[in-house]
Amino acid sequence: MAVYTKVSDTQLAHFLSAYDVGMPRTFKGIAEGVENSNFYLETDRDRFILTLYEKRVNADELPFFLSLMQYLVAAGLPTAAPIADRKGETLKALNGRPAALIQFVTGVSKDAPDEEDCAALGMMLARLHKATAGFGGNRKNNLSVEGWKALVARCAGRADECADGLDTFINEEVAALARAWPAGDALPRGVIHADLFPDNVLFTGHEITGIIDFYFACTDFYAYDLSVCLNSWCFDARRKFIPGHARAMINAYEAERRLSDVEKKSLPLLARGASLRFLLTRLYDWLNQEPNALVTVKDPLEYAEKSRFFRSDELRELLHDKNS
Ligand SMILES: Nc1ncnc2c1ncn2[C@@H]1O[C@H](COP(=O)(O)OP(=O)(O)OP(=O)(O)O)[C@@H](O)[C@H]1O
Ligand SMILES: N[C@@H](CCO)C(=O)O
Repeated sequence: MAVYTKVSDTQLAHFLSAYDVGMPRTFKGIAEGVENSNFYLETDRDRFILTLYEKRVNADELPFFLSLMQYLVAAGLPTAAPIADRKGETLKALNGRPAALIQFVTGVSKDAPDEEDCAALGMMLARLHKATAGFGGNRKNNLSVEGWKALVARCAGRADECADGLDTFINEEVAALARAWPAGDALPRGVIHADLFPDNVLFTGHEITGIIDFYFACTDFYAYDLSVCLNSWCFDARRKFIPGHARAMINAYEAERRLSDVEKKSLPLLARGASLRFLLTRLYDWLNQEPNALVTVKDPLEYAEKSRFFRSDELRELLHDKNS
């Protein structure tokens, strides 16, 4: 459960007094997520998520995330809208943390998405990329090559505490990817979600009813966003790649936004980069666990395995077969 900062009834009542959202009926910490503190709030009028932003979110960047969410709602995407208080403000503070009240979206995330879900996701991702093209904001991806190097430095050679040989693996991977990573103008780019894992997509049946958690959104390659999804949607519980999921996702993406040959060729490398990003953030969290937080730390080694997979030719062959 991700609750790093607790909120008392008195603090909640004071916070809500700035809004026109009714009286609280139910208020409880949410049993998922690792990044921010999230609470489910039900009032006599509606349902909301109260988010208190924690360690990895830079408060200066919150206006970018919240305005992006507002923009996407207005563009007709099923994203959660930030709620404004009586003064029209969406970004507030609570218990020493930046905080926002977000519209609750219905639906459930899938623990084990199937091909149809992957296809729905692929299409939604392409729609998202087309929609953000009209959004004026920009944000550097601070979890790309430079960010990986900074995370490696902050883990200070302790990766082998997690698994023997992991330190060497990570250092070699960062060096290899830093050499091969495409230049900024080499591939089509724009504002991407950058963390579109199954737990950030809510479904009713096979229909996507909500995309949440835009707090890593940034300006980067569209194909990198797709490669984050290949990492997080296209492996089974035993971490075995499921080609049918990847095919369904890429085909549906392409039905909405065609990938260029250069984008397709870059996917295996970008997917390795995405594996490394999640390996490193998970490793950092694994090495720096907060004893008082209610949080389930995620396994860094899942992404070391995926990274090894993306070094193989399997995805390249799948993309080649798709084209022939
Ligand atoms: N707007 C929303 N509507 C409905 N449920 C939501 C909403 N926002 C968050 N949730 C629920 O809260 C959980 C945690 O939210 P979120 O994924 O934003 O947390 P996080 O700590 O940023 O997680 P992550 O580890 O994915 O980065 C979600 O899995 C979902 O169940
Ligand atoms: N989705 C990420 C958490 C956000 O960094 C993970 O599963 O590691």
